[in-house]
Amino acid sequence: MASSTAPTTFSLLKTTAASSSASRTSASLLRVPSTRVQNPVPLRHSIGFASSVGDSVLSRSVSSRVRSVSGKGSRGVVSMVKKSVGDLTAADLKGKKVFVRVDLNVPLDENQNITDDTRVRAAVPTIKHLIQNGAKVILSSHLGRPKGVTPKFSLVPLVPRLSELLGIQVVKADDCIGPEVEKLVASLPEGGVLLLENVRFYKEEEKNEPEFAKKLASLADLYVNDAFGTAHRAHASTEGVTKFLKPSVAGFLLQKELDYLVGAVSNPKRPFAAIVGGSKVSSKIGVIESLLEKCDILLLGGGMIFTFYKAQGLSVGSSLVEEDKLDLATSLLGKAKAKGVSLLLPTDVVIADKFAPDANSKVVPASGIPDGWMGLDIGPESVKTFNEALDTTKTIIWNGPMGVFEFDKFAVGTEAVAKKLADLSSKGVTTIIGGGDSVAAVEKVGVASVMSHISTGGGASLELLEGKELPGVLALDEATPVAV
Ligand SMILES: Nc1ncnc2c1ncn2[C@@H]1O[C@H](COP(=O)(O)OP(=O)(O)O)[C@@H](O)[C@H]1O
Ligand SMILES: O=C(OP(=O)(O)O)[C@H](O)COP(=O)(O)O
Repeated sequence: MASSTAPTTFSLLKTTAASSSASRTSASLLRVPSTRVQNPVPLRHSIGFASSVGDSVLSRSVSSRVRSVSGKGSRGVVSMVKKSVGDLTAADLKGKKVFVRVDLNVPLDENQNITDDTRVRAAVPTIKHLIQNGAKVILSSHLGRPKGVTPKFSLVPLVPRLSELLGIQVVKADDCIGPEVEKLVASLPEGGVLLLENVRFYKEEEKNEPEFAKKLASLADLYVNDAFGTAHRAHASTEGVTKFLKPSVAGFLLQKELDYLVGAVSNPKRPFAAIVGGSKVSSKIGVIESLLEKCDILLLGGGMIFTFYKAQGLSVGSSLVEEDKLDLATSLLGKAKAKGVSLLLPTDVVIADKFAPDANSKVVPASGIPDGWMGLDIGPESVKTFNEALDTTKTIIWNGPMGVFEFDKFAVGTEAVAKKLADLSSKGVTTIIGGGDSVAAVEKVGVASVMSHISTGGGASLELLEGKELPGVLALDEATPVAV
């Protein structure tokens, strides 16, 4: 178990912790104390959707969305809100050919069976809305990263599940442009759905070639982008096509992702905690720096903590360390302190004598990692302390596992966080799972349905959390700007 006495190398953190007004958590925690709980939030992302995410984000009007972004601290910013498919009337849609970019990039097994249909299910609300309003729906997606036409990346395996979920027979095209596709589009009835073949079978897609985008656009009257997972790519079907199709609007899934990953994160119900884990600090620098601007409490776990430990002079054995990021780790600790964010590092870790599922393991304090051993999970005292910190919050965002959760022996910390978030979610805390491996962890524990939001995009959610703007979103029409 963890030692209750922090090592002398943590004297700075210990001292500040002792004088912290935020003394909710264990005194032994390695922390930068928080003095900020209800500070104004800088609104840095120009694309704003709702932050009051408890109610139906899909049905709110543009003005209410804009107003909700204008919470405390936004100082009269005119937020740019993207037009949504929900803003189109039945008259806008009836009989119209609608090009809908979805992300059906799902995992398939060796027999071409879908092993996780989350993205297919997530695409359904927009498609159903279009069907119910008498539109002719043309679906476009990529699958994998094919180089030219590659049968194993065909979208054929998607047809049965899509048809089942939509309750109608989806027609499949063998191509995504050309005369045969045009014939199929011409024969589509109102409320019919046509699935185009993998748009990445053309290299012009990823090159965002205007002529190719124009050909895709020529199939339809208007454009809906609901492919959140691919919104960070400026490709022909996600960005280029908007130059030839008006209106170009956001689908319900894209809108919901932005509501949570931008709206709820920029203007959270406080206290707001961010949990960041994963393998390396280098891949999460942008996320940590961006979240430090917004959160009250930052919990760190995963492989990156050993770089923080080493930066503080601790021995980390053979744990994962990025030697060239030691100064960065120290500067992030300093930034947290300067911003009044309570940054919590685990006080104990589960160590292993090798990187393997059957490794020998034991729990030691953060200051007690022997040579030849590596930290692969956070320890029980840290779980307890993290839980106590999370108990104080009203909004939580989580990105990255707390340990090597792929090995059962080292999945305990990650699963404990998943369970804690599920528990808090059921008590009204807004819980957002920001894509990547933390989604896999939440699904493994079987608590996915309880969370407020689980992102369908790994790379896209990471970029949003870093404060970047996504080309697939930027390209969409703006709703009428409202001064707030
Ligand atoms: N202590 C650790 N040592 C080595 N790898 C770790 C450790 N903790 C977590 N990881 C690994 O980090 C990986 C996930 O990291 P990353 O890709 O950055 O997160 P995400 O996919 O959530 O964005 C997982 O494969 C996990 O095994
Ligand atoms: O699966 C996807 O991204 P993700 O693995 O980051 O969640 C998207 O479909 C984007 O795919 P890409 O990374 O091949 O452009």
